Amino acid sequence: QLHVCLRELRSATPSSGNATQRLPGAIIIGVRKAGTRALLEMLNLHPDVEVAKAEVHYFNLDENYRRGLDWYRAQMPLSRPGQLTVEKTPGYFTAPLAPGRVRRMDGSVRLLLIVRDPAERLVSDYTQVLHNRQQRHKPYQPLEELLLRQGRIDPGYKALQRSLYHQHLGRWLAHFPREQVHIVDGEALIRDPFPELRRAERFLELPPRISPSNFYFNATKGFYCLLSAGHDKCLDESKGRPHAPLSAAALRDLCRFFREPNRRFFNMVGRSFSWC
Ligand SMILES: Nc1ncnc2c1ncn2[C@@H]1O[C@H](COP(=O)(O)OS(=O)(=O)O)[C@@H](OP(=O)(O)O)[C@H]1O
Repeated sequence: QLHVCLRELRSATPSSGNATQRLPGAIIIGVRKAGTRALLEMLNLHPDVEVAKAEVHYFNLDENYRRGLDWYRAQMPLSRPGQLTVEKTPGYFTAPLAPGRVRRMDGSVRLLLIVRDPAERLVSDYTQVLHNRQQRHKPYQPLEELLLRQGRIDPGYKALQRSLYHQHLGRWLAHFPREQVHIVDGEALIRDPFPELRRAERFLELPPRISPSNFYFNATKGFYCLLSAGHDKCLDESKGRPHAPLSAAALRDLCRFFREPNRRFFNMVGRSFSWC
């Protein structure tokens, strides 16, 4: 008996007390630049939630996926029985193999998808790439050069592809029922986070523990920041950067381009958003 117990102890994942690392019960699958970090940090205010601090990139990167589920579990935070583990990797949303891989791990896992005006998201995406290239002293092209080809929107532009929400969500819905995917309105999360968090708690079947007093508007930052147990936390300066400029004409073309993809996305989710 003792021998068996010791063996079990040794083979267990790292634990402290009855806390152990568990596979996620919920995953924020995207969308990149729509507020995935804010959503994760805000869910982490809940006492029954533990989050993986870093993006894990398990289901979207073959070199990680090959490492297997034990590796994935080892990236998770310690949690107590009854707590929900959550991870966020926005790269999952657009990765063709991710939905099938997630389902093979756990067909009942809950999926959270935060969305934002796809044109705004595209500009934010470009701004992030631009920033990274500038940091590494690499050359970069102005947004309009990437976005327009012979004066027309180039549908092949990567950041534009990532904004075609209906295409990506379609792949997830081939593997998961619609009720298992909760849509968070990224603009609403910025304007007034609490109601979105209350809806997310309900979807995750968590008792309501996050309250309006967990949020305060930081005028310097221009965003809501978090308050918990006397600690205050704002997201870092990579969130809420000034966006790269885009001419009014290009923005108008972009909005026109997204009209049909957006309509399809609204049909898919049974709800509409006031995007451009
Ligand atoms: N409370 C709060 N504080 C700061 N920023 C907030 C907040 N809520 C949402 N956001 C918006 O989050 C956007 C970044 O999205 P992500 O975290 O998904 O980006 S990433 O894909 O992980 O790089 C980021 O986009 P940009 O403004 O374009 O930088 C923010 O607008």
